[in-house]
Amino acid sequence: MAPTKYIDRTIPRISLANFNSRIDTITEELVRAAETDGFFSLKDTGISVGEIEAMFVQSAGFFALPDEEKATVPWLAKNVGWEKNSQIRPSTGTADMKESYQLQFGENMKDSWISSKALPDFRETALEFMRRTQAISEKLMLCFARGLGFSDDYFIKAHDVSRPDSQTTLRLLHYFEVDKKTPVPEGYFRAGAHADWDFLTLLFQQPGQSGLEICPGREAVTSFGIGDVWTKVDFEAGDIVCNIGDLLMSWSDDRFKSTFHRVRAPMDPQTDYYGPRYSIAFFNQPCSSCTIQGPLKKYPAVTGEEFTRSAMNRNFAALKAKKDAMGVENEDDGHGAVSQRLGNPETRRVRVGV
Ligand SMILES: O=C(O)CCC(=O)C(=O)O
Ligand SMILES: [Fe+2]
Repeated sequence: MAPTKYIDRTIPRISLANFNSRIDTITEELVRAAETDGFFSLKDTGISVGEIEAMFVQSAGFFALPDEEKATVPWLAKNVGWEKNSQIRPSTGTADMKESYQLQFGENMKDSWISSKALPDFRETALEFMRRTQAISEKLMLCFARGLGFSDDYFIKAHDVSRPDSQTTLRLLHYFEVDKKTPVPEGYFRAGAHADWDFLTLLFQQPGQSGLEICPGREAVTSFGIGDVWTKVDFEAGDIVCNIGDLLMSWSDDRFKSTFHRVRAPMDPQTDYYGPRYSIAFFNQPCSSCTIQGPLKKYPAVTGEEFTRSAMNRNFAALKAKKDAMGVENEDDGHGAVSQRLGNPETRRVRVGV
């Protein structure tokens, strides 16, 4: 495969300081970023570096538990729980080299919190961090509603996390350390190229643990940006890197851009980071019953549930097409998950969620 081509793109860095008095400027900056690159980073968010580090400590604590303990909260199709080496992206057909633990606010989390015996402060720290991140998301939702001509609380109501059917998800991610002496086989990624299908994603990273790359959709000419020109995303401690998801793209009649991104596996011992990477992604997901339609009505109105279902079906169909092309057997278990056999006797459940 030809080596990746890179280009420097400036990703707008937007300050949320003095939000109420600067709301017009912030709205203008966010709308411009959403229309152009679909990616931006936030500073002066109100969440301190200390709070972010405290959440990363809990995350590392969870992933350090023995697999048998993590397996007490397995990944479920409602997108909660722990998975390891099981998310296969249609862009690659191979499992991401990672494990992740998805957390939600509502009743989907029943039975999916790790026990307080294993990690005493985990649940409380995570829920507080989720509330703090939701509050920032709501500021962004207000600005995007104004930018599109909706009422201020329009998107906030559609993503109400106090409702029992809330689907907003915090995903803790752990990409495994890679041995410099054992090159990663071609076609394997820490996270294969994809666009998120949520409304907005807010990503927390730790300085020194780089790897995120973007390929703005507007310029991507090939499926999943394969063969296109990528940009490595830099960030500063405390920054939140955000991207527009497919839902907001559709809800804005395609005015705002959902963007391909990936975490490439380290390849070059001179330049790449081979250590473990921990990141935390917060996915704003709509409540199942809300109605989604842009101001210009470019697409027919659908409910949150229908939007998510068709996104999962599209992903599943693309994954199946990739598997067929690779000559790998697929089985649909009828629950939005796929079982696969990759030429070894082990049959694994494959996640198709965001
Ligand atoms: O870990 C990262 O930097 C990216 C994660 C991501 O894109 C995702 O989980 O959707
Ligand atoms: Fe993503």
